[in-house]
Amino acid sequence: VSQDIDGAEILHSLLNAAWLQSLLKRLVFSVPHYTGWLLIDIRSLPSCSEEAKELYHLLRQPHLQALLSAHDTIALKDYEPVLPPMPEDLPDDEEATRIVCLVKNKQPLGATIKRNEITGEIFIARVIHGGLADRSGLLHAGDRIIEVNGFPVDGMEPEQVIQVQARSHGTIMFKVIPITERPVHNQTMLYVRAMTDYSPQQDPAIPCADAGMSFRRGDILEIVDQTDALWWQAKKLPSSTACAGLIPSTNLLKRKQREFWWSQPYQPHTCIQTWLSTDICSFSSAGFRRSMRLCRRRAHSTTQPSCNTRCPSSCYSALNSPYEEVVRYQRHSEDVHRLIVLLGPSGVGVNELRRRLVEMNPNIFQGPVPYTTRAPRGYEESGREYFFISREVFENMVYHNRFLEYGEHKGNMYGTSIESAKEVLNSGKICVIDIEPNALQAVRTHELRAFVIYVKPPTLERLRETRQDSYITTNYYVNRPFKDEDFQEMEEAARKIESNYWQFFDHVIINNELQDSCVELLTAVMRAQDEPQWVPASWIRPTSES
Ligand SMILES: Nc1ncnc2c1ncn2[C@@H]1O[C@H](COP(=O)(O)OP(=O)(O)OP(=O)(O)O)[C@@H](O)[C@H]1O
Repeated sequence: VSQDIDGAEILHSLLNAAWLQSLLKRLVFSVPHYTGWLLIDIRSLPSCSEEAKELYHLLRQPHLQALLSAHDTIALKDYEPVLPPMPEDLPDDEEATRIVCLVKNKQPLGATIKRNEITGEIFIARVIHGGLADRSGLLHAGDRIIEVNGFPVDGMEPEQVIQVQARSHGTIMFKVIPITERPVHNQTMLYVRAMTDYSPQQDPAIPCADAGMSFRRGDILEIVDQTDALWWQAKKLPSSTACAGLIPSTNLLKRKQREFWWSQPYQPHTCIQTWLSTDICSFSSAGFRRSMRLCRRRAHSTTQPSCNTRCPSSCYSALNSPYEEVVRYQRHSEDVHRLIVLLGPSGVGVNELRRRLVEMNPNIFQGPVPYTTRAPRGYEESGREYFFISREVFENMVYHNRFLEYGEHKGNMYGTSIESAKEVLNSGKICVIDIEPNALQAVRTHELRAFVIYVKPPTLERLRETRQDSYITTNYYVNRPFKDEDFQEMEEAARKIESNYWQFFDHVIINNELQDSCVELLTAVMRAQDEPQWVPASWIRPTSES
């Protein structure tokens, strides 16, 4: 399933299909002696096929027998409490009520309530996907609660209702008038990458902080319910819990980001049982590497064309939207490889790792040939070390947004073009480049499908230990030993990169021991090509907004 995307999706939608769910429910109640029935059925076939024999063999395995017997036991069990029979002489005008009895366990009930301020009636405001109330299938948003454990609740404050239910032991009984027209849930599967951090505990506007779900930039969220325009329900992937949590919808989060403070009046909801701020995301575009990376064979940019001139749609949407829609993508073997992008604070070892990867197998890994306006040296050949072009041609390329990055060094222009990267990819090799973080949006495109690896410095202590025999190149010195201030600068630059770009990283390597980092890099690069990854939906469906 982890390898076959189409298969997994088909299986997921099949298992979620309403007809199958209702069939299964009926099966549980109507065919309790499932095991015996199935086995007899197979054995009684006059001429068993090989498949039937194999199935028979599988079903006789002890673990399957145990599973089916557990199923039968549960299906046959009578659950407490036994409710009194419905009175036969119900008046015609009596509203249909439902008695819902739930067995309390350590889990929260997974519902919030609200009070109609005019009538004083108490309603279920929201049922949390996968929570106890939801799994019971008996309580729904909009149901009016009449009684809790026999106490009439009309006119009570929501907090008092909670106290009543909190006092109950073992089971909790609700008498409700079910909502007549339940909203139709035709949810489509939606996965997003969070572009900002969120903490419900610090959000005064959330209907119930305990029902909220915190997330960090870069987390992948499965949106399971978008019925409410303001508060969605989501699970963080990989999900270990069945119960979803409340998160602000795209529009709400955008508004929070714009206004910094959510100032909408809100209808207070109260959690039925104790469960579960918004850090405003900011984007700045600072260059974090040294002005010139002299140690690199090719010089680089510090100047970037502004993001919106370069990639109007993808960039804008990623920066403006607090969630980026993502899909699971697996490269087909005949497709070109994904571009491998390395970035990190200056001196951390980005260039070293890239160089070692290419050296490891130059038939598989290759860097793009950069462009320059400087004159070729005696041994240099155009198209090998650089493409040597005139300043006029270079500027024309800049004008037409053909560079991923470009910059000036000692009066000469240097740049890496999109075409150079594509050329490597089209030759069947894996193109590996390193970039400044502010060039990220230029590589996160449908055609390059960049897999971004962030090289993170280890702790100061580990930097001191591991870089004893290493050399740094600064604006003023080529290859001088590292000093403590270099490490501190590196840490500071790393903090800035992380606070602005963390959400775009597909993989993070802490560059501690160089050998380990090389192995980790190679593994990550091969995974990027061969295993399913979350990518922006706009790469796969170029017309969709991400
Ligand atoms: N894990 C490591 N342990 C020890 N030395 C390392 C490690 N990683 C890199 N180095 C060394 O640190 C020095 C700086 O590395 P490198 O030139 O790759 O930095 P960089 O990230 O490309 O920085 P810049 O952008 O400034 O060029 C080099 O001498 C390199 O060999």
